[in-house]
Amino acid sequence: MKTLAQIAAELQGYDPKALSVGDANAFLARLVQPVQGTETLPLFNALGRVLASDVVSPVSVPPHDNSAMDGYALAGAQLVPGQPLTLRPVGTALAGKAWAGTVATGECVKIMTGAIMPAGLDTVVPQEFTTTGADGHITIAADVLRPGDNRRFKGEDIREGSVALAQGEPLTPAALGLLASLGLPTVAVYRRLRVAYFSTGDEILSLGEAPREGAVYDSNRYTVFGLLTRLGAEVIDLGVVRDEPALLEAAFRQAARQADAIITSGGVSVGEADHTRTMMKQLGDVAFWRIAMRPGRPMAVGRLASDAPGGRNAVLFGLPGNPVAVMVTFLAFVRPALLRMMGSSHSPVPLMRATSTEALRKKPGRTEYQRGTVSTAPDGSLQVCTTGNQGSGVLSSMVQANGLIVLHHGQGDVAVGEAVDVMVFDGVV
Ligand SMILES: Nc1nc2c(c(=O)[nH]1)N[C@H]1C(S)=C(S)[C@@H](COP(=O)(O)OP(=O)(O)OC[C@H]3O[C@@H](n4cnc5c(N)ncnc54)[C@H](O)[C@@H]3O)O[C@H]1N2
Ligand code: MOO
Repeated sequence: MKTLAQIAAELQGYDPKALSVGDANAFLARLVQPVQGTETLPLFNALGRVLASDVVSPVSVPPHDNSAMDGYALAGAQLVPGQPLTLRPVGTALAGKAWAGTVATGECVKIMTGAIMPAGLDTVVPQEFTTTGADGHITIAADVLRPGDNRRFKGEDIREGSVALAQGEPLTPAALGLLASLGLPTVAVYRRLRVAYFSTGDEILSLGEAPREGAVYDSNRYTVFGLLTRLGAEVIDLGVVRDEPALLEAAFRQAARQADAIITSGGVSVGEADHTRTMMKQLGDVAFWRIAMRPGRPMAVGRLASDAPGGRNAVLFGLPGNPVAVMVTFLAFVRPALLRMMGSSHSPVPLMRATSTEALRKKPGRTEYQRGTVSTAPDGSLQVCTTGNQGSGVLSSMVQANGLIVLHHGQGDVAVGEAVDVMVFDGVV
C-alpha cells in the first residue's frame, strides 16, 4: 500500500493546492484498491453486485440450432430467385422436443419458435409469408426468403467453455438473466462495500431538532445516503458530529473500525473553528486539496488507520460542506473510486454532446459543472439548458436537473448553439 507521498511522487506536476480534475482522479485510482472478500449469492440477491471471478459457461446458449419464427422449416437450397416455392408439410416440430422424421426435397416441417431445427433443414419461412392450398401444401411467394433466414445457431449467444461474464462486471438485470440462461443458480460476488458517513459543523441541525438562528438542517446526510444506496454500498450512518475534538475523534475512530471508506462533509476549507481538518491530519495520512473546479474546490483525501485488531485502513473522502459541492465531488471523484473498491470494471458515466440553448460564462483553468436539463430537440438532437441559480448551496436547481454540463479545464465561455459535454445522471443520482 502506497503512502500519499509515494503516490504524489508518481504523478508529474502534482500540486495539492491547484489540482486538475483529471489529476485528482489519477491520484485516487492509485489510492484505492478492490476490497478483499467475496460471497456466493442466489441470483435474486445479486442485483447491483460485482462479479468476483470470470464465469465460464458450462453450456452453449442456445443449446441447439433452433427456429426464430413460427412457420415452416425447409432446406434453403430449394429457393430459386424470382420463383415461388411450394412444399408439402410432413410434420410439426414443437419447442422443447426434437422432431425425429426425415424430410425429402419438396417437403417442409411446421415449426414453432425455439424448436430444434430438424436435421438437414436450415431455413424457416414465417407463417405469414405463406399461403396454404386446398391440398395442405404451402406456397412461399418469390423473393421473400433467402437460404438460412430465421435460423438461430447453437451457441450464437454464448459458446460452452467461453467466458460469459468477466470479473468486475456489475450485475445488471441483463447480466442476471444471462447467468440464469447458463443454468447457474448462484454467483460469486465481491462483498458489499461498507461506507461510513457523518456531517460536521456546529450549525448543522439533525432532523427533529428545533430550528435556531444561524443553523441549517443537515441535507448532506440524506443526499449521500441516497448516492451510496444507489451504488449498492452498505451505509454506516453516524449522523451529525459537532466541531469538538473528542467527538470528532470518536466518530473518525468508529468509522475507521467499521468501514472500508469514510465520507464526511464540511470543515475542509480554511475556516477558523474547524477541528475536522486537524483531527483528520492527526488520525491519518491525509492530503488537503484545492481542486481547479466549481463547485467543489476544497476536499480532503487519504487513509485513516483502524484501531481494531487486524484493522485495515479506511479511505477518507472529506467533502466540502456546500450541498451541491457534495454531490458534484461525489460524482466526479468518490463514485469512480468506490466503484473501483467494489471491484467494478465499470467505466465512468459517459459524456454526451448537447447543444447549449443559452450562453454560459466559464473561466478557463478550472472544470465547471453546471446543473442542466438535457432534452431532445425537435430535430432529434440533444439540447441542454441550465436549471437556474448555480450557487453551490442551492439544491433546488440540482433537483430540477437531469444532468451536469461539464465545462472542461481549458474551455472558455460558451455561445448559444455551441455544443457542450453533458453527463446525464438519470438512474445514477
Ligand atoms: N477563504 C475561503 N473560504 C472558502 C473557500 C476557500 O477556498 N477559501 N472555499 C469555499 C468553498 S468553494 C466551499 S465548498 C466551502 C467549503 O467549506 P467547508 O468544507 O469547510 O464547509 P463548511 O464551511 O462547514 O460549510 C460550507 C457550507 O455548507 C453548509 N453545510 C455544511 N454541511 C452541511 C450539511 N450537512 N447540510 C447542509 N448544509 C451544510 C454550511 O452551512 C455552509 O453554508 O468553503 C468556502 N469558503
Ligand atoms: O467547493 Mo465550493 O463548491 O464551490 O461551494
